[in-house]
Amino acid sequence: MAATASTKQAERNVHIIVAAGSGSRYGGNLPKQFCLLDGRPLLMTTLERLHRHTPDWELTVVLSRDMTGEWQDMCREYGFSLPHSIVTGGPTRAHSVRNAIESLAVESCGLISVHDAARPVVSSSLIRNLLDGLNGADGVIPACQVTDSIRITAPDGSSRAVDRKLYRSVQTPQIFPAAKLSEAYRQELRPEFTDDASVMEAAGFCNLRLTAGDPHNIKVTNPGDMAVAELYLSLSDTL
Ligand SMILES: Nc1ccn([C@@H]2O[C@H](COP(=O)(O)OP(=O)(O)OP(=O)(O)O)[C@@H](O)[C@H]2O)c(=O)n1
Ligand SMILES: C[C@](O)(CO)[C@H](O)COP(=O)(O)O
Repeated sequence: MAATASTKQAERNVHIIVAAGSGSRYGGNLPKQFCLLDGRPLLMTTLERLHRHTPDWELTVVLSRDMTGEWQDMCREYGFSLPHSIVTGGPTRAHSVRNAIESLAVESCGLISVHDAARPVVSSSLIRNLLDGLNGADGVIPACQVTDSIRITAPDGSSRAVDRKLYRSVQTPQIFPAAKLSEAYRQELRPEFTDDASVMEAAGFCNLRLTAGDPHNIKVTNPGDMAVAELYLSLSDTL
């Protein structure tokens, strides 16, 4: 039967969690998203927190081919049973996101959020503020004011101060209408696409809203960041 207004299925919303990186800055034998955070692989905390904040959203996890079997073993070992789909990643973060989008039946999706596995301290207030902020825009992204002084550098080694009030540091999750994100990811991917908002902009989807980011929503990147994430998680019920 053809779908009519009354029989049309509700749109799905999907979190894409990119977890196919190698964690070269973090170091060690195991990519950081599988290292222990509060006694369990970090990725489990990221997935559980997204699910707790948006229980009706689907979870699509992007993993490197090498780590897929190990992740499934970890899920069994830790009794991790939260339903999620697995997609194989690509050579860069953007390729990993594209693989995930291509695995979805995008025409049945309303919103897609893209989140770094390496940001386990994602909070419900951040997600709520993002969803409230979208409001018909091409996307909504969390952004923090910069607290260090900022300098622009040149290849000859010189540098000059810039006005830090003009700059924001950008986090994930970033949330977009599924059809627009899918269209944006059909373009040729370039090295300067460090996040999904940059891919959208390059495709002409420039009506991107900024919502206040959360300084606790750190990306575990360097050794020592795991301990900071544990501390922030221990405070997170009061954040
Ligand atoms: N080819 C890639 C590269 C990165 N990521 C994911 O994108 C997120 C942000 O990337 P980053 O923190 O830079 O992770 P890595 O690329 O693993 O770290 P590094 O740059 O230090 O190697 C991470 O959750 C990472 O797993 C991915 O899914 N596929
Ligand atoms: C997507 C991101 O976390 C936004 O700040 C960031 O661009 C990822 O950069 P990375 O070099 O892949 O860690």
